[in-house]
Amino acid sequence: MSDLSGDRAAEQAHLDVVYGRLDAIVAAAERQLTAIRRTGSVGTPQARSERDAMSTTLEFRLAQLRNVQDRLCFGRLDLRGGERHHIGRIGLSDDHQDKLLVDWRAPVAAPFYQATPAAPGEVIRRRHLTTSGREVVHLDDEVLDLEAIDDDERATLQGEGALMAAVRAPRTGRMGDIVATIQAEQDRIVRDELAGVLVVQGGPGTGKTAVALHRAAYLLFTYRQRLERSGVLVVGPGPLFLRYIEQVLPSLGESGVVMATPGSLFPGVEASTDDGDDVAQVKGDLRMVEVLANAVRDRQRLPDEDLELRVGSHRLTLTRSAVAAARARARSTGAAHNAARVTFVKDMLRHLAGQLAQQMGQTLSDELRQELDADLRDSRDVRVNLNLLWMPLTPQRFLQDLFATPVRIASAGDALSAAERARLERDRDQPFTLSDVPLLDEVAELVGDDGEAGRVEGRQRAQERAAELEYAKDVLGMTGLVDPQAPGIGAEMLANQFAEMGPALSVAERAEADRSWAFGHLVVDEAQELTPMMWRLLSRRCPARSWTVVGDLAQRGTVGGASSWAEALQPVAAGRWRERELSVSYRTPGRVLRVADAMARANGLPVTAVESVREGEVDPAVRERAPGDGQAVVEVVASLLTASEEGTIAVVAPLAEVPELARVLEDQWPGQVGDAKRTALTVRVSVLAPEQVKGLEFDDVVVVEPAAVVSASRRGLSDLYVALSRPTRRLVVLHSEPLPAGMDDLVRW
Ligand SMILES: Nc1ncnc2c1ncn2[C@@H]1O[C@H](COP(=O)(O)OP(=O)(O)OP(=O)(O)O)[C@@H](O)[C@H]1O
Repeated sequence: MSDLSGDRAAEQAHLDVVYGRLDAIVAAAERQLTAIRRTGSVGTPQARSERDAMSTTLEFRLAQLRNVQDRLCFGRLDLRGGERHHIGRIGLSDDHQDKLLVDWRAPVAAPFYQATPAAPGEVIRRRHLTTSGREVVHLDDEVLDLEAIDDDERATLQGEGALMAAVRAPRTGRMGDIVATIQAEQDRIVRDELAGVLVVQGGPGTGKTAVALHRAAYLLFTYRQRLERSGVLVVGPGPLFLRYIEQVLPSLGESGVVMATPGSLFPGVEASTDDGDDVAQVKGDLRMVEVLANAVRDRQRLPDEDLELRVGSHRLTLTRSAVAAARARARSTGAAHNAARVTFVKDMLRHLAGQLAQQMGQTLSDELRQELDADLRDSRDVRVNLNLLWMPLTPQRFLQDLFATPVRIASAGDALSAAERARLERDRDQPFTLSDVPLLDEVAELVGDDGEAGRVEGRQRAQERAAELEYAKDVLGMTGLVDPQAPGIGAEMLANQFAEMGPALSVAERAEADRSWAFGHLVVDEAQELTPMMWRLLSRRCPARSWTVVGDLAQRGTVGGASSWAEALQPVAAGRWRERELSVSYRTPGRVLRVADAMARANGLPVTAVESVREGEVDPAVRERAPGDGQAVVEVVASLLTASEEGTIAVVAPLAEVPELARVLEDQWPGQVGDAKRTALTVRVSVLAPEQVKGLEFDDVVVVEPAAVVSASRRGLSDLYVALSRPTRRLVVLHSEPLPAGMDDLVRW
């Protein structure tokens, strides 16, 4: 084995300098924080508020610097002409402004990911540094231009690829960053331009999620000013998935991103279950746009005949034709239902005031009109009837009423068949489902959940905010301690404090609560699942259409999801999207992936072809059991736990069997077993249904009763495909029913 000790010593010396610099920055921040805290609450209100702002910023910055400490420096790039750059999570310079560490997102660092022996550019050598704590434990060199390196140096090449070490490492239950080993095809996606819709299609384990998150970090770094103000929204399939990925961006120094699931995208509603396939399909269909628009128009009623109203001792007539005229005028404003109602009511009141004045024998002056308006508004008859004609609506109430009233569905639902209309019916008090979320959003657009006044105020606030932010950045710059362009939302936090907005709200917090917030960039994971109605909702969250959309059409589970990206995106981003593919699986070993592929192909499920980066060490195995035999699962899990001390195990079983299996396993290994609601991911063994493992991965996966998974729903086949492609190490199948086609090649357990 060649000796790298000299090189390692040199790298260690550099690493010591880098950590020394980081420590100095941290110490300076801590000193400043202590000094500020010591000053306490003396001084003018303005001085106090500036001190509060400063201390919040410093606390935030300290947390951020601690987040990036682990594997702070992971690479070195040697260029022709002798230039060298150390690459790390953040950029650091010494007192003379000489670069000690280049941020991985900076343009200078790009060749670290992109240079290949065929196209080395200026790169002679790429070096991966493996560190443990603050110690260099391993160097791994790739020489891209052998000619440029002398014989002595050539002899020092050694080591297992950093990539292989990373993909083979036991999983912790939480996704880690891949910043040290991003591959060229991935990096091109990470650094792709901000504008437009970038679709990333790729089979299981090709790094779509990882790439999407690193791209978010890259965009925040490169377009910090723009995106810090508007925010980035990341949408992932479910709460468990969000927990799985939540540490990735902070470890890259970015924590101001809003994470949401499709069920939480309408503020105030948290939908966790979905309707059955048939219902979900209708609700996800674009024909619902017309149905809902009709249903809202139906709530702008025309009476069958003239209405008699009592106002004090007077009797007034609301003629059908006057209502029709007022309704037409209100509709012609183009405003949403609630805002247009103002026009309608004004018109009606004018009409009634005219009659009232006439009965009183008076001419209708402006002054008199105001008086009569007040009388009319006080009249119960007037209020009730105007409400019946044009009721103010909230999206929630409206949708509950609509689905609970078959005649309303019938009146609005011409676009649907009678059978489809019937599928929409349900009791008023049922909780909202995932499929209801985009419908609520559509209705909110139609009825207008925030008045025009609110919007104007919002715009003003946004402008004030921009000014505050500029000021905050100046302040940050003046402290000399932190680089205003550096990772994080320091200036944001500071601006919040200056604005004296009460509790400091970050962009993320404000955006989360505001349905009409326009994000600067949107990342959508597992995007193949989204229905056309959900795409419409997302278009509103980021109207600029600066999106990163990742998914695998072959893993589509929902019946309303897209069968092609063109089908999904044409209605919402026609002509504005581009597609890239990822073709190498970094998760699933070749021998496991072939089982998943063979099963899919044998059952007519289209699969995305991928090469696995490694073959894996253990053959997928199968074992028979008696129906419902939990003990067989216990035995398999026991031997997996014995086989390796580290790593995570998932037992993936049909939903109905999950609670019992979780109980049996928990009895056996108290405190070490979790499910989707409880501690899954943080314990060694998780018991989950196939639809819950989308996007996740585990070292070992035990798939229980694959045939039952397939027959459980229309999405069963793709659920099974997803489950089979989750392991990073070992796959075991347990069954009593005959195995689905294509799975007969497994070795006996
Ligand atoms: N360049 C890389 N270096 C090291 N590990 C990588 C790399 N790319 C991906 N991985 C790892 O491969 C695994 C799969 O990545 P990820 O979950 O992003 O894939 P995916 O395409 O979203 O998968 P799926 O569609 O099956 O959910 C993760 O553990 C990720 O960290």
